[in-house]
Parts: sequence; C-alpha cells; structure tokens
Amino acid sequence: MALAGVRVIELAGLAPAPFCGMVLADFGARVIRVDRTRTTMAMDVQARGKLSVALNLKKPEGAAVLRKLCLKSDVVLEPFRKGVMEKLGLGPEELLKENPRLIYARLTGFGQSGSFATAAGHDINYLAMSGLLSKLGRSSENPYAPLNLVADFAGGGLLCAMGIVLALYERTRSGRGQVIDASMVEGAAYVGSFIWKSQNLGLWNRPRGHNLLDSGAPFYETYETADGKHMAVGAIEPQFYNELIKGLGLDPTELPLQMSVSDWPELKRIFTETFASKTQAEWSKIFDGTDACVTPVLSLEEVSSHPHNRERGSFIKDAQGEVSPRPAPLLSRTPASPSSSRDPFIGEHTRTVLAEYGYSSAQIDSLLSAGVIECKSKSRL
Ligand SMILES: C[C@H](CCC[C@@H](C)[C@H]1CC[C@H]2[C@@H]3[C@H](O)C[C@@H]4C[C@H](O)CC[C@]4(C)[C@H]3C[C@H](O)[C@]12C)C(=O)SCCNC(=O)CCNC(=O)[C@H](O)C(C)(C)COP(=O)(O)OP(=O)(O)OC[C@H]1O[C@@H](n2cnc3c(N)ncnc32)[C@H](O)[C@@H]1OP(=O)(O)O
Repeated sequence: MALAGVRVIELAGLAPAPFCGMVLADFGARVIRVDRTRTTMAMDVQARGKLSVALNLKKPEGAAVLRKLCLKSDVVLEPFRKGVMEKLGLGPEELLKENPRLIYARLTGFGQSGSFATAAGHDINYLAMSGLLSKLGRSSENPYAPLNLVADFAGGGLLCAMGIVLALYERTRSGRGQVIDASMVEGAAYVGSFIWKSQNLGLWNRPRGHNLLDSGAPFYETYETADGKHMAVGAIEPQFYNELIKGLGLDPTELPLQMSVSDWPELKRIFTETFASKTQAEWSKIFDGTDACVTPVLSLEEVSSHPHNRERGSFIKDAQGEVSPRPAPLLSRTPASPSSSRDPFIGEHTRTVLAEYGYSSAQIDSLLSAGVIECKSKSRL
C-alpha cells in the first residue's frame, strides 16, 4: 500500500484526529494510538487497523516513553489544545531535536496562534469562524451545520492527512521533518474556497437560501416522494434540466423559464406536487440512467445494496459485520486495504509495541508496576 512502512504515533483525541489516523492506516501506515491510562472505553470509533498503547504522559517516565516511540517514528499526530504538548515536555522543539526527520502534526480548531488558540470548541464553532456556516441552511431557518463533516473531517482530519503525506513526500528530498499546524477553521474555509472564488459569478448575491446551490433553486433541491422518501435533483445545465422536465412528465411550455428567479417558488411548488405523486422506486425507474441529475436519497442502511454502489464495492463489511465506506480514492496499483479486524482495546498492544521499540521485559514490568503504562487484553476487561 502507498503508505507501507510509515510509522505514526497518534495521540488519542476526539473525532478529527482519529479520522486522520484511520485514513493513514487504511493506506498502509502503522498507526499506534497512545491512549490515557485508567480509561475503559476508547472514544475512537475510527480505529480500524490501529494498535493501542496505554501510557500516562503526565508521569515523566511516560513522557520519556513517548519520546522513545517518536524517536523511531515518522509522524506524531496530536489533537490537543495549543500548549498541552509543551506542558508535557513533548513539544516540537524537543521531539524534532531528538528526531529531525519527525513530522509533527498538530490538529486543532483554531491553530497554534491567534487569540482563540487556547479556547475549547467543536466543529460548529470552527465552521462558524470559517465564514461557511453563514452560507448554510434554508432561508426560513438559522444557519445549519451539516453534522460535523466540514470542519472536523473535511477541513480537519482529511487536510491534516494530506499535510502529513505532503511532508513525507518533501522529506524524500530534504531528509527533514517539519511541524504541520492544521487549523480546522482554516481547513474548512480552504475546502470552501469555491464560495469565495465564485462571489463575482452572481451565485451568492441573494440572501442565504435564495441562491442556486443553497436550496433557492428548484432544480437543485430534494423532494419528498409518495412513500415518504426523497429524491435529490441537481439539474443545473439546460440540457439536464430539460431531461428533468421530461422525466417529471411536465410540459415546458406551461412552466416558467428555468432561470426566472422570481418564479422559483412557483416552480418548486410544482416540482413538490409532482414528486409527491410517485414512490422513490418509481421515480428511480424513470430517472436511472438519464442525464436528469436525479438520484434517490439513500439511507446508511440502503447504500451498500444499491446496484451502482454494490457493483463498485463502495461499502465494506468488517469481520464484526459492521458496514462502512471503503477508503477513497481508489488507487489502481496500490489500493488501500483497510483492516477488517475489531478495534483495539485500550492498552492491548502496550507490551508488544514497547518491546518492538527496544524495551526489555523487565523494563516493561517496571513501567507497569509504576502505573506509567497499562497492558490490557480482552480477557482482563
Ligand atoms: C463534534 C465533534 C465532537 C464529537 C464528540 C464525539 C466523538 C463524542 C460525543 C459523545 C461521546 C461519547 C459519549 O461521551 C459516551 C461514551 C463515553 C465513553 O467514555 C467513551 C465512548 C462514548 C461512546 C463517547 C465517544 C465519543 O467521545 C463521543 C461520541 C468535534 O467537534 S471534535 C473536535 C474537538 N476539537 C478539537 O479536537 C480541537 C483540538 N482539541 C481541543 O481544542 C481540546 O482537546 C478540546 C477538544 C477542546 C478538549 O479540551 P480538553 O480540555 O478536554 O483537553 P486538552 O485541553 O486538549 O488537554 C488534553 C489533556 O489531556 C491530557 N492527556 C492527553 N493524553 C494523555 C495521556 N495519554 N496521559 C495523560 N494525560 C493525557 C493532556 O495532558 C491534557 O491535560 P491538561 O488539560 O492538564 O493539560
């Protein structure tokens, strides 16, 4: 796999960093997640392919163990507030001095500088600070955050993974590591660059919820079907819009013009009424295979059995029977190969990993009895 041989130390955090670690593991990196001791349940539900070491970083011996792990690793990924790692004596200054090839990824909400740098926050806060949240949501409602997808995952974990891969690639020339300051505010905004860059196209000059792509346009919208499901319509271009009208069985001569913005509410009313007359399966039969840009809104339970997704194997089932998306993108020669084993228990691999990184059995036992590490297994939970 593309990242085979890359060794990552992921410090356990909430959603974004675990996603970043999972992406790296899916594409072949060896990801060792460092969990807190005296913790029963892992917060990481994106743990496939990872190993778990339970280590108390607040004990000096624990910090020393982490330094030793980073000495022989390529990447350290930390998900904490600015300054936390420095307080532990594990900041970039220390770790890069000991291992100049180390890539030190810092995934935060607000970045390593600025007045908000030490403030707590979650996806919705970062999305709000990015400017994008002001553009999201229907006109009759408050701005709406699409789950925690944009800041946590797209602008956070995924861009952080990209930063790590960029730094690994650069290191092949320079031989040197560097610090990645991954701010979710900036990552979300960067993912949304199109919104800034298209300001002069007239795409966003009406109030939120009245524009082409933000639920204003009737031909870029979702509609309820007779059986309470929904269809998604994205027929923007005239040739696709004509296919939509044809599939709906409407007479274009009796409709307002597609781009007559003042008629969009009336057009949306007509589409709403029409889509309500048939079931989702009936509309799919009409639109599947056409260029009308109309697709069924599938549930998480339905996606893997939809013919298109099934033919591609877009969703995978692990050894526990859990369905989830397969890694993307699909590389032709070195595709990802996500682990199908169960997620690790906290501390499950402490002994194995420490031995691999040069600790003797006696040293491990001593760290264990001092409460610096924990070695757990299923049988002892
Ligand atoms: C929208 C998302 C949030 C999604 C949250 C979901 C993932 C979770 C929501 C509900 C959870 C489930 C529920 O609680 C029920 C179960 C409970 C069970 O215990 C676990 C399983 C559950 C199913 C549980 C599972 C999941 O957790 C849920 C579903 C987001 O937006 S997430 C993005 C958040 N923001 C960031 O990541 C930006 C950067 N980070 C931060 O800004 C801060 O970390 C943050 C997030 C504000 C938290 O601040 P906090 O004060 O708590 O921490 P820090 O200031 O970062 O300091 C960390 C301290 O911890 C010490 N430490 C770390 N590792 C170790 C170690 N190995 N040993 C010892 N000590 C350690 C570190 O030294 C720091 O100590 P100090 O504070 O003293 O310096």
